[in-house]
Amino acid sequence: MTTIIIEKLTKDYGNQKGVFDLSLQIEEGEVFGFLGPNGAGKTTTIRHLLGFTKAQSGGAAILGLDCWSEAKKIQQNLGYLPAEIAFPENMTGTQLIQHTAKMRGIRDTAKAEELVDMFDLDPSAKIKRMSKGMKQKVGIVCAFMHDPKVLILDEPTTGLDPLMQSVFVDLIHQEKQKGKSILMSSHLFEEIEGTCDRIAMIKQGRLISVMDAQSVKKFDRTTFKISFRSLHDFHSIQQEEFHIREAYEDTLHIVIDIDDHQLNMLLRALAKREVAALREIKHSLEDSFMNFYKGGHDHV
Ligand SMILES: Nc1ncnc2c1ncn2[C@@H]1O[C@H](COP(=O)(O)OP(=O)(O)OP(=O)(O)O)[C@@H](O)[C@H]1O
Repeated sequence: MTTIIIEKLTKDYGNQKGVFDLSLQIEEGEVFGFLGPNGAGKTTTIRHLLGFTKAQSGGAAILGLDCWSEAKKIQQNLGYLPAEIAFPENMTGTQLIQHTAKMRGIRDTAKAEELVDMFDLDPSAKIKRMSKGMKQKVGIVCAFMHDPKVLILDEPTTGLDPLMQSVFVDLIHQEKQKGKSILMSSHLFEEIEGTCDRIAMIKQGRLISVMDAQSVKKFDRTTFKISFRSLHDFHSIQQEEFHIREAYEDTLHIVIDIDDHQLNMLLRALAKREVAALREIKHSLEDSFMNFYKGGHDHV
């Protein structure tokens, strides 16, 4: 079942800013990554989904309800984690969690308690005394505590340390298993890499590509840093048919990009030479995405 539908959504702020003719569909049980540089239009799109902003043309629906005219009805099945959380600073975390539960009409706070434990959060402190990461954890508890069918998360791991980022990834996997639909905006590829089924890339308010996360990885090239023992080997490898990205004569090392089918060719070429060191350089998802995209594999 399709849970989120964005159809030709347009909001023009002038000067090429806003969102233009954007269409997307997100399914039940799907984690969908929404990537793009600063100012690309991610938050603008999210504000439409939440019913905070009215589209100039086109629109969006969640669980069959119109995001603008039926925003209130959507609320009970929607969890939202804003990019910048504006909490009432004088409350403690506990008071805010209780207040949110009351507003949402939740009596059973078991899920909230489970999340507090999971993120090792001490919510008893005043919010104004909390670090960015602690506030983020409170935000996560408030977004997930009513067990909504749809989750919209804007830059969800901001301020979380690496351990908590991995707890967050576990939480996303659990929620996905339960059939939740999750839209996650980010400009951090790492945040998206471990969690998403599909990834959309947005730039200057326009959707440039939607791809299966697996295929982004599959089209990855491998980059190696290889050091040689002799100047002769260092020069002769550069006569072979590889894409040498960088070569440093002082340290006798090269950085080389290898397509999967060239791997054996590389090994044969190296076997003829004295290799001092060989190391794989990991690609970011951004590199892979851009490589794939530049290659003309447009999946919109
Ligand atoms: N109410 C508004 N009036 C005028 N321009 C706006 C308004 N809201 C957003 N913009 C502009 O629209 C563009 C898209 O902004 P948006 O916040 O959606 O980007 P984003 O992809 O979320 O970026 P970031 O990663 O920095 O959060 C930006 O150039 C922003 O300045």
